[in-house]
Amino acid sequence: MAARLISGKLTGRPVEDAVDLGRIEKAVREILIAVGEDPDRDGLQQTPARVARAYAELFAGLRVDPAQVLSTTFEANHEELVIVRDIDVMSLCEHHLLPFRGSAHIGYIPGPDGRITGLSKLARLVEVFARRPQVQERLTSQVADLLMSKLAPRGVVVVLECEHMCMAMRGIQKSGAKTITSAVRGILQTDSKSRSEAMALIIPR
Ligand SMILES: Nc1nc2c(ncn2[C@@H]2O[C@H](COP(=O)(O)OP(=O)(O)OP(=O)(O)O)[C@@H](O)[C@H]2O)c(=O)[nH]1
Ligand SMILES: [Zn+2]
Repeated sequence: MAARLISGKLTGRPVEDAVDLGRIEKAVREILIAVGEDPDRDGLQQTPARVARAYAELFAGLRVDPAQVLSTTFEANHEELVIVRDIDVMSLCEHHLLPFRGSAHIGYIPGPDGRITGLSKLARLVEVFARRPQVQERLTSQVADLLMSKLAPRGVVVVLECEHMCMAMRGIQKSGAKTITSAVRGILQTDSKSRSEAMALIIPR
């Protein structure tokens, strides 16, 4: 199947996509038949193709190198905490391919060189890892680990608060339950005073 052009909010520009749309279409048609639907009825005729395009977007992070997101850094001589709170997160759990959604909060203390990255890059990093089949724990630590390796800061903290549709729409059917995960690295892991200060700013309750 020829590669198709999918415009992504990930990079802000159209990206040539390698997703096998035709294969997804066939699979979705099979699912519709398996659940007892008629994939040829008027309202469903375009559904397999729509779902294929939607999956290409939802999993676009599989084809983006997250390290590239942090290729821009700035000299700032800032050696204190930088925190971006309430970054919208939407991902798909890898167990059920159902959405989980919530907020990411990211904080870091720049390294001795005082270099910082663009604030939007923190949100872009979340986006790259979220647009993959995920578990919330891995998404949280992947963001923290990449920041540590690419930005070489003194410390990093990443907190995610999400509601999982696989717990709300099916299974146990408990809507409103929030899962909170954190990944703490560097000085924010070893120094409890710095960590408490960061956490108080991240989750002010
Ligand atoms: N740790 C973790 N678990 C997740 C995440 N997303 C979904 N799950 C869980 O993955 C588990 C899969 O459990 P299984 O017993 O294999 O599947 P299941 O029979 O569909 O489980 P139920 O949801 O309990 O009905 C469930 O407990 C989900 O709540 C996540 O991001 N992190
Ligand atoms: Zn799930």
